[in-house]
Amino acid sequence: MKLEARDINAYYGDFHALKGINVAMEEKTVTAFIGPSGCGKSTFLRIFNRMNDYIDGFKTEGEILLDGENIYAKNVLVDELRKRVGMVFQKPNPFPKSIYENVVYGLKIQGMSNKAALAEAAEKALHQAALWNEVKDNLNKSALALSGGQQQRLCIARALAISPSVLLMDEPASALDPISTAKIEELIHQLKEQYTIVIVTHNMQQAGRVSDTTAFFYMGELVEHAKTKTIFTNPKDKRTEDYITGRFG
Ligand SMILES: Nc1ncnc2c1ncn2[C@@H]1O[C@H](COP(=O)(O)OP(=O)(O)OP(=O)(O)O)[C@@H](O)[C@H]1O
Repeated sequence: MKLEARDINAYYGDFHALKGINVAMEEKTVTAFIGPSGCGKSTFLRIFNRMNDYIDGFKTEGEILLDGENIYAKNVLVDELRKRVGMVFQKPNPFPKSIYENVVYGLKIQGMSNKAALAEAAEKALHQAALWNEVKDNLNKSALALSGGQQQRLCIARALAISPSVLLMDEPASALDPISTAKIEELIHQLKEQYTIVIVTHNMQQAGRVSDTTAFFYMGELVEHAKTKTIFTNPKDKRTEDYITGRFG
């Protein structure tokens, strides 16, 4: 397995936000996290690159195995982990810099300074994020001048530039128009050939379109994780069925 959660419990202070979660994700698949607002999807997603470590009072118990190694082990360097597990957020958040500087940002922090190597890496990441053709003549333009959908693909390029093997996406299309959303979904299909992708989405049609497996969360529990088709056509748990048929949420 590429990613595995073993008996994960998580707390914001006294609040028990994730309850005994076990899940395994295969390499080069897309897993969607669905469930009503506040059920813990984003908290769980952020567990996979230790993004919650910054939150005061947050505590995690259990193990997350990435390629078989526990990312919460004492000797793990969080910066190294984040090179392997990239993240894209709900709202595009490019830096107020040029398109080019956004893409090479992480590589420069890592110490890469060779101009030709940086340019090559930027072009590759922009191709992978399906943005190259739209920006190749304007790489020095401000990233903030791009459309929302282009900004989100730029953020994907920025995440891919440092060559992660896992990409976490927290509602990556929810702030975008339908055409940009379709582009992101198409992109997820392509990226799956190389990356293991975990996506939080409120949009069940989107989960149906992009994911191989779907995990349904409810009040901090993982109720059910199965092939996406099974979750949507033949769920085992009444709570999953009620949610996907729109009875709540
Ligand atoms: N920084 C925080 N401090 C305290 N409680 C938090 C914090 N972040 C989230 N929570 C609580 O943890 C629970 C899970 O939140 P989380 O954001 O993971 O849910 P979600 O399923 O992603 O929701 P949504 O779909 O609305 O984004 C909620 O009850 C939320 O109020």
